[in-house]
Amino acid sequence: MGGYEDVFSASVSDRERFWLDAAAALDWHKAPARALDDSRPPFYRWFPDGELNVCHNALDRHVEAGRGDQAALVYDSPVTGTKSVYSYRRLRDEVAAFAGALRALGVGTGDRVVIYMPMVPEAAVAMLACARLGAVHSVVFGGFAARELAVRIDDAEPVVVVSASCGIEGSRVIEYKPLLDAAVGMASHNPAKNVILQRPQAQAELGEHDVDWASSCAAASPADPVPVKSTDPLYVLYTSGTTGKPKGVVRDSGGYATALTWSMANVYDVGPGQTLFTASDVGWVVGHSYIVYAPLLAGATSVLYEGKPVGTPDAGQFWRVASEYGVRSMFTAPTAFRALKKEDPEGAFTRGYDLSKLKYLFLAGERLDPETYRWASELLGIPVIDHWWQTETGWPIVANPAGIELLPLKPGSPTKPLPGWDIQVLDGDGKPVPPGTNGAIVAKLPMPPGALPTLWNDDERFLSSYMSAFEGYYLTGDGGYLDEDGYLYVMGRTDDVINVAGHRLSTGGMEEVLASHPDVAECAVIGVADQLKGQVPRGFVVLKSGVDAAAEGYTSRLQAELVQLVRDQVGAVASLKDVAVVTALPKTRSGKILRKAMRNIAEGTEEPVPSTIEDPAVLDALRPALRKE
Ligand SMILES: CCC(=O)SCCNC(=O)CCNC(=O)[C@H](O)C(C)(C)COP(=O)(O)OP(=O)(O)OC[C@H]1O[C@@H](n2cnc3c(N)ncnc32)[C@H](O)[C@@H]1OP(=O)(O)O
Repeated sequence: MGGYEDVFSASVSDRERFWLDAAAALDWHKAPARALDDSRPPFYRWFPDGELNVCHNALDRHVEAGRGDQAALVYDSPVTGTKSVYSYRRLRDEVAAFAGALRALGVGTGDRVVIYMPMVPEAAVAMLACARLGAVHSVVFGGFAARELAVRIDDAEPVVVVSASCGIEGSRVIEYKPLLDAAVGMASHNPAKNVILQRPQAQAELGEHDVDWASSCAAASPADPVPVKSTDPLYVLYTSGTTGKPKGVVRDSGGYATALTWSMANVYDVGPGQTLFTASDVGWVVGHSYIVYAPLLAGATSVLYEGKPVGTPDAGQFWRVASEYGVRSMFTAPTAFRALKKEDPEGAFTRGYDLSKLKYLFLAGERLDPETYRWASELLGIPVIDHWWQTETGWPIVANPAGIELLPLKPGSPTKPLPGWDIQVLDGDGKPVPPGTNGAIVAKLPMPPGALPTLWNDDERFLSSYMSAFEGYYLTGDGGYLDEDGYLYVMGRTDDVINVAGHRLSTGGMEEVLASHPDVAECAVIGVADQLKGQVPRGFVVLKSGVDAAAEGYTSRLQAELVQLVRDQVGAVASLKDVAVVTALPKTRSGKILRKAMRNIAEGTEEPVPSTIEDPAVLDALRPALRKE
């Protein structure tokens, strides 16, 4: 194999061959003869005649190859004081047992299972058990509130929901069962059963629709892997769009397994028997891909960490984990490193830990600011690799391909497009812009294996959200530029999606919640730069006429109610802490709220106000509130 340029050229000159070769790393029940079905653009399908089982490839294949005793998953939980190693054999057996339990509850191929779990190994077991049966899992991040879970239950229509009695957030025990019960109460769809993992920190009371995880596994006969079509869905993962209704990103089976396996060797440089530590959450795509599926498909060891970078109990936990398990590559979000930098600016907590096996730090999920990049590089003395991808793509789009060759690093850039990705920057008319010029970042179709084939039950929204802005291109929703050397710089979203501590959130969704308050006439939520979380939301509300805003204590009471409403309905991760009561919102003559102009003022980067503004005086009046003067 040559360097990056050679590998990239091979992926362009003979795409079929390139991806069929990559697919050959997997066990296929029926090997694919074709790579790409492009007969119905933009609905592309990978390995259309192939059949496989992803769980078999992640577990049984390695046991059969003689690596049953090797560590597959290491669970490390400083918040519960628990550590546990799952060998490939143990993990396969536990997955087979839980798959049997799901089957006994009526889950079959193609059925959906919603998984609402904290960071425990059983979350990965549940995902892999679904894959074993050919069922489609939909993991919902534990930090989302009941209403968000209900929306996802209604869209995915699961046969079963798998949950736990509680999660642990620092020193707080968060009971999940009341949230699940509330969500099921709100949803129109009724799952037949809930399987509940009882954790010692809080026991859940089980009702007539609830089944205990341990007893259902004990009673089940193990299930074997069921071959499915490569194009069959492995999972649906909801992600925030510009409205309150999340988008159900569909992930196929064979294309995803192929892309992940390729990325482990060529991007993350982790092979069989080596260890990847991804500090994220199974509720996000980073967790799906690089805590669960990719390391296991590669026969590597994955660390599943239940804790935070700081405070559980200290800023040394990442280094402890890296040294204890001989981690080769570590992957987390920049916000985690900003938290470390704030807590331990001198990196004193690294002392005493043997980090000699740690070769790379990978960061993604939000923009990596050059300051954090420099701090991490100097602290660790290893390549710090910023890379860029999305829930929709499933694996990196732009990265420094450490497993092929390390390209020169440029702070602020995630480096170059990976094989399979034709990344371009277009102006509003769909024309490529010159190097150094900002525009919409798009991927020329077809995208490589692993990228979303559509949205769950919503081909129309797939087309309107991603495929209609520029025909023949996938609209990433991110803006930025390419430099003269072909390095990409991602500057931020071009829509109303914000990124708070690596959590992708919809300002539209928060606006819907604020607008539901009886005193609110209209509102806007904008994302504003934040030193720790990257961005935080700020809300601005206009009251209905007749509301006595001058009444004593009214404003602070309303603000507290609105903050709590978003916390209750979206979740604590929304981190909306700041709501201002204002007299009017700036709008265009056609009535569109000028959120970008508001954000510019709040961030102190004054730019010309659009000439379409209806009344510039409204924006002027808002300035003190935006600048918090
Ligand atoms: C490339 C494709 C992608 O982008 S996939 C997405 C990748 N993103 C990530 O991996 C997320 C990275 N971020 C993190 O892991 C966390 O933000 C880190 C850095 C660990 C900091 O955590 P924390 O201190 O809790 O701050 P936060 O902003 O995440 O949380 C805000 C409030 O929400 C809460 N929360 C968080 N997670 C949960 C959960 N699972 N269950 C219940 N609550 C949760 C936090 O406790 C916090 O609450 P509070 O406001 O302090 O009361």
